[in-house]
Amino acid sequence: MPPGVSVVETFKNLIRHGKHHQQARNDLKQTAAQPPSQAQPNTSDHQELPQNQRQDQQRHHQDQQRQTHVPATTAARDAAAEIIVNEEREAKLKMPSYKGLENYKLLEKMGDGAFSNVYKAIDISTGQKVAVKVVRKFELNASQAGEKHLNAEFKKKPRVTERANILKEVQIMRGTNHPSIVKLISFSESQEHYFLVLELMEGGELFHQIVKLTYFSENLARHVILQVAQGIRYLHEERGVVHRDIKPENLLFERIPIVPSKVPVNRPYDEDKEDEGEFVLGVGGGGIGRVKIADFGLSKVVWNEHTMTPCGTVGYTAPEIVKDERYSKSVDMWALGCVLYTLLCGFPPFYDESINVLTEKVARGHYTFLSPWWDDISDSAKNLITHLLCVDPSQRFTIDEFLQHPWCTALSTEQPVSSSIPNAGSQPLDSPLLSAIRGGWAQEGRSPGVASLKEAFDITYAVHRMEEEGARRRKFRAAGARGFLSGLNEEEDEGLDPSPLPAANRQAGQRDQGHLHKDTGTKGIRAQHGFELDLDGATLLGRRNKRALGNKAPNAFKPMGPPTGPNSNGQRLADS
Ligand SMILES: Nc1ncnc2c1ncn2[C@@H]1O[C@H](COP(=O)(O)OP(=O)(O)OP(=O)(O)O)[C@@H](O)[C@H]1O
Repeated sequence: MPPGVSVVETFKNLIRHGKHHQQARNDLKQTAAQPPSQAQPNTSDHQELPQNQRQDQQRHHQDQQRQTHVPATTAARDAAAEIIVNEEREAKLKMPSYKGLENYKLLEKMGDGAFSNVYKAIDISTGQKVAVKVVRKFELNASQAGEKHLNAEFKKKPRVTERANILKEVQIMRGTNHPSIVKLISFSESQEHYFLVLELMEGGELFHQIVKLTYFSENLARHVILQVAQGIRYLHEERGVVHRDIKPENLLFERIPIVPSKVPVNRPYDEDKEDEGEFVLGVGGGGIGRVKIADFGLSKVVWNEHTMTPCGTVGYTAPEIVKDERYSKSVDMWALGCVLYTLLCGFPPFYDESINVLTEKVARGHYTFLSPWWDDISDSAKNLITHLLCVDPSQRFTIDEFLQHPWCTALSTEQPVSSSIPNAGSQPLDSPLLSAIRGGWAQEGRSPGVASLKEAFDITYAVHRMEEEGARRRKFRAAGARGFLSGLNEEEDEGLDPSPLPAANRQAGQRDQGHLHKDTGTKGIRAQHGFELDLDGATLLGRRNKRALGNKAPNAFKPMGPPTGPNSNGQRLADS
């Protein structure tokens, strides 16, 4: 890390790029409504522009739109919003065609990343509905594209690390077979694309259902989290895989009908919660049936299922290696705690608009069961969460301990609705965070609130992974133990794994860097954005403390006291 570039700066950059990415996604959605001649000029084997150029074009188009359509009144704004929604709907129906994917009819776009699009599709030969993830193999080489002689014909370069990541994702998915894991039906490639044909999850992301329902009853939260936990248990104990990105965006569900509740679950301070309907044990509720884990882009194999040994350590089973396997798994357990917390109250355990404060809270494990939103949630659920969101990974529950906890083994029951809620008046209470998150629901994925929540997860997870995995990696290097991450994870062994970055940042191009330590080229992310994620020599926390003591500490940085244990809820979200 160049001198003078603080970790706090690093994370400011991270969130900035996260926001750019979100903006790019929004741009994509908005300008997808353009006529095909504008939005999808011909390239070689499909009808897409390279990502960089497409986004430029989209931003340009959006700027033009902003200049020409400035709605003066609320009615005009509503009308404009309706037009955009209609255009989006129409654009969803205009499907591209891909060479190599002739056996599938694309029906609708379901999601996208920086390098991929996911479509609902139908297998023409069998009639089976599937999801197809189309990943671009090449990206426009931006530095060359600017050169005049290349103006007409863009030079493309293969994304080598991305290829390794996709193949790893495919290999891991191929080896899994569990009702809580999205199935990979087939994998193929053309000259320009990889095609992952996946089991279709019609409900989409659990994330949107949380925002829609505000929060889940304990019965529904249990229904969801137990399925996720069973999937994690299978990955950890039967496949030797850690997922490393368990978050509501990567949990997909099958939709079931909502049967209106006889006694709707409602907490007085959340009067606008939508009725999640009757909960049926073994079936579900809130429109959510089966829940499955998706997106293995960050996953790692930590032990070899055939030899039953940790990966890359043939004949070498030092205690720290065995411990490391447990610690790797504990990252998923911490994430499980974040998801469970969010399901029960509708906001994440760690959040702050200031990246400095958020980073600090995550690293120190400072969260709280914020009143009044947590007042009606059972002590058993809170107890379980404290065993997941504890800073010391060796104290954190394993997946089996999680599944044996009384809250998990309890049969679903009617939740009592408390009538003595402190602060509960006729007006619903909204913390600034809740307002931000819930305020934009009407606009669905385009609301800044939704983006904030997604970012909060991404940043929180990135901080956590860096903190725990970075420290362990250094310890192994110091001990001379090589190859823990060999085999499928070989490309990550030499340098800091780029994957601790939030998904948004990875999508922004950082997957291509591969070895951040080694990358000294001018096209590297460091050169572009002025930071690197070299954490050698200190944990995030240690580094921040050093800076806080030195005169380079940013003004906004307020060092907190030392962590006092898993439940050191020294600061409430609302207090910061
Ligand atoms: N099997 C599926 N069924 C339904 N929707 C899906 C499926 N797989 C993915 N999606 C949708 O597409 C989105 C992107 O999928 P996925 O996360 O696998 O792609 P990605 O490019 O790896 O994304 P990211 O880079 O954000 O991790 C999901 O969040 C979801 O909305």
